[in-house]
Amino acid sequence: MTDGAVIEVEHVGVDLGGRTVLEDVSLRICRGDFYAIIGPNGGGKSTLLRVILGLIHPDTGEVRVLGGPPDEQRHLLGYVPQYRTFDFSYPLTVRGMVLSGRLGHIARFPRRYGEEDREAADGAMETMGIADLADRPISALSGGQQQRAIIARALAGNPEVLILDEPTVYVDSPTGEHFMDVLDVLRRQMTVVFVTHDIGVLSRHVTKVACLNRRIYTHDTPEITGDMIQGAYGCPVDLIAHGLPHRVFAEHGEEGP
Ligand SMILES: Nc1ncnc2c1ncn2[C@@H]1O[C@H](COP(=O)(O)OP(=O)(O)OP(=O)(O)O)[C@@H](O)[C@H]1O
Repeated sequence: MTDGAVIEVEHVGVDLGGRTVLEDVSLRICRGDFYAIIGPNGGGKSTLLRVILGLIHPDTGEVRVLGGPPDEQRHLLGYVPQYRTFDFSYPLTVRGMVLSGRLGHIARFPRRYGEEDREAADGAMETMGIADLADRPISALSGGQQQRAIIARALAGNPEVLILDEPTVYVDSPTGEHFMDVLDVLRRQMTVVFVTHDIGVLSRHVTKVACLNRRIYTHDTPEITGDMIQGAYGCPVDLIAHGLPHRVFAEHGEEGP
């Protein structure tokens, strides 16, 4: 493993249904990074996450997670899928949902939760500020609380890297901003990677940004430059800083500082 790298993606290509979804994608995520991958809908963001998780094997290129093959290292990754993939009408309490994040750590059958699992779930609910909701049905929570429960479920596995797919897509704007502050706290304890199609939710604390639309555009910096946007979106995009006035966004077509 290259020094400090937790995720290394090298020249990855993926074809799905006869279409090239990822082409020559290379990415290096280091320990402690708060890494945002942005890009338009259908640009391949979820596919790239699935490659990193070892759920899709690339047609070309190589991926290493903490120095090993992704499918052998998946237990070190906490994955927060898109909100829409969860069925919140399922009769489950918040504690039950968060505990299910421990299932990958229980090798014995039948799978039974032990003291360590319960402690990890309690700690994760505490971190996400939902400990007082532990016995409530997940269907009774607000959208923002449900989103926190999904993240607590991933945290219950004590991951080294937390990977989130569109974490703010179903929360309203103020909740979304607060939500990025929550991620900012988490990233002091672990590497955080998230994908979004919404440039407006980017936290000023993000350490690196990449733009993905089949190909990836990155300068390994937190700045989004005009050529990254041009490459990923293929058209001029309003780069005004969406409530982040101190972030320097280059003019379209110009390099960042
Ligand atoms: N299993 C599959 N078979 C065929 N095509 C697929 C498959 N999975 C994804 N695709 C296609 O690959 C492209 C990239 O999809 P992906 O979900 O990775 O994009 P995305 O950037 O995450 O988009 P969104 O923000 O809409 O979730 C899309 O055109 C999608 O239709």
